[in-house]
Amino acid sequence: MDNSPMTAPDPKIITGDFGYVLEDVPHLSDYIHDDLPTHPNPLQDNPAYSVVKQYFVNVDDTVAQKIVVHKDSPRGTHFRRAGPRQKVYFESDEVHACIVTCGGLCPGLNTVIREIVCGLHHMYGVTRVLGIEGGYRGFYARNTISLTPKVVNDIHKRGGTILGTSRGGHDTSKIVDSIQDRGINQVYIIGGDGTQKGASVIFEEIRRRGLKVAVAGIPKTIDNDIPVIDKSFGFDSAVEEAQRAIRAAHVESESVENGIGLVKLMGRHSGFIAMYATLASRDVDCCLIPESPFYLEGHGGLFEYIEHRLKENGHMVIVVAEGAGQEYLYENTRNLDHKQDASGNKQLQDVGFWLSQKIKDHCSKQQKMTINLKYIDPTYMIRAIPSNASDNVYCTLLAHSAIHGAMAGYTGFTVGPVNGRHAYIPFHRITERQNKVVITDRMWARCLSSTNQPSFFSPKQLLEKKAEEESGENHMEDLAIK
Ligand SMILES: Nc1ncnc2c1ncn2[C@@H]1O[C@H](COP(=O)(O)OP(=O)(O)O)[C@@H](O)[C@H]1O
Ligand SMILES: O=P(O)(O)OC[C@H]1O[C@](O)(COP(=O)(O)O)[C@@H](O)[C@@H]1O
Ligand SMILES: [Mg+2]
Repeated sequence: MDNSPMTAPDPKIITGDFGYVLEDVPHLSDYIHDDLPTHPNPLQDNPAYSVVKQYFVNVDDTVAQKIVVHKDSPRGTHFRRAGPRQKVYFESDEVHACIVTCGGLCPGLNTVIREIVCGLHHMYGVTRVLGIEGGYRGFYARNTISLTPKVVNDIHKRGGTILGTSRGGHDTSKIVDSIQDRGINQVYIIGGDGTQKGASVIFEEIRRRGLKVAVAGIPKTIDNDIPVIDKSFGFDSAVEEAQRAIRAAHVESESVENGIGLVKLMGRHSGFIAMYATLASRDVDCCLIPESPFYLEGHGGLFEYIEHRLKENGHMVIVVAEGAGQEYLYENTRNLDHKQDASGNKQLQDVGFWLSQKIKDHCSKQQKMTINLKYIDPTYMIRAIPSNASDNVYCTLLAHSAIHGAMAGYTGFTVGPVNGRHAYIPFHRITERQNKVVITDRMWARCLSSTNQPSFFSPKQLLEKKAEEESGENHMEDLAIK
C-alpha cells in the first residue's frame, strides 16, 4: 500500500464571464485516468420518472450562492446543481453502498437512511446497501447490517438512528481499508461539521489510493451551524418541539406571582434554535444566544431587565441557548476549562442551572421580590424526536440528491439546498467555518424587537461588531472569488 502523505488537491474553480465562479466538486474521472465507462441512467425507463418533462438536469446547471445582486455586481460563486444526470458511472449491480451516521442525534436521521436505501433501490435498482453501526469506528470495530427497503420501511417514524452513532474513533486508514476490503464503492456519510471533516479526509485517502469509490456527505446538525446550505434537516422539527417547552414555561410562570420560566435549548456555538423558537412562540421575554454576549449586573444588564419585566408583567419567560454565557461558567471552574468530548468538541457546562442560581441569588440578596423560577431543560427530549412532515420531505430530497451525485460519479461533496436549489458543495466550503446568527442582521433585530429585551451592547460596541462582521463577510467573498 502506498503510504505517501495525503495532500488535498487544489479546489476545482472554474471561472466565466462577468465574475462567474463555479466552486466545483471532484469527480471520479479527475483521478482515475483509465476510461471510466458510462451507462444510460436507468431512471429513463422508470415508469414513475420517465414521464417527467426534463427530469435530468443539464450537466452545466449551477446554483448561485448570492441571489441579491445589483445591476453591475459580479455573478459570484456558484455550485454544481444536484440531480439526476443522463449518464451514470455505475451499473446497478456493480454498486455496493454503505451508510454511516456520526455525531449527535438529530430528528430525521432515520428518514435520510430510509430514503438512501429506497432511493438506490427504486430509482437505480441497487440491492446491496450496508449499514455501518455506531459511527466511524463501526467501519473497523463493529458488524454491518444489510439494509433493504423492507428493513427500513418504518424507520422514519422513529427518533434517533437505527445504525447508532458515536463521537471520536475516526481512524482514516482503518476506515478506508474496511471500505476497500468490503468492496464498497459508494459511501454515504450523514453527520455534522466534525463528520464532514472526517468525510473529507476519507475522500482524500480514497483518491490517493485511486479507488473508484464515491463519497457523499449529507449534512446533519440540529444546531443549524453548517454554512452555505439554507438550513439543516431536523432544525424545523427541533424548533417546533421547543414550543412545547416554552409553552410549559409560560403556563408555569404566569400561574404564580413573579414567575420566571427558564428554558434551555441546544446550540453549542449557534443560537438558531433559541432565536427561531423565540420568534415563533411570542411568549418569550428574553433570548440569550452564544453570538450575543450578555451581562447580569448593572444598568442595561439582565437582572435590571428581569426586575423591570416582573414589575410590569408579573411573569416572564427566558430562553437560553446552551452555548450562551459559557465565559462566565468557565471563569468559576478553571479546572474544567479544557474538557472535551471524544470528537474534541469543548464540553459545555449547564448555563441554565447556573443562570437559575444567579437569578435566585440576586433576587434573594436584594430582598426586592420573591420570585418563583422553574427551569426546564428539554434538550435531549427535543433531539430524540422523529422528524416532522416538512423535514421528512427535506430528508428525502437530500438523500435523492446524494444518490444522483454518487451515481453520476461525483465525489467528495456535501449536498444541500442553496437558495432553495439542491447543490453539490465541496467539503472545504462546509467545514471551513460555522454558520452563526449574525447579530447585526435583521433576523436578530426581529428577535430583539419581539422580546423587547436589552441588546446588551452599547451603540459603540454595535458599530464595532458590524464593522467586524462586514470585514469577515468580505474576506469570505474574497476567498470564494480567488
Ligand atoms: N477534524 C476531523 N477529522 C476527522 N474526523 C473528525 C474530525 N472532527 C470530527 N471527526 C469525527 O467525526 C465524527 C463526528 O464528529 P462530532 O464533532 O462528534 O459530531 P458532528 O459531526 O455532529 O459535528 C466523530 O467520529 C469524529 O471523530
Ligand atoms: O451530549 P452530546 O451527545 O455530546 O451532545 C451535545 C451536543 O450535541 C449537539 O446537539 C450538537 O451535536 P453535533 O455537533 O453532533 O451536531 C449540541 O447542541 C450539544 O451541545
Ligand atoms: Mg458538530
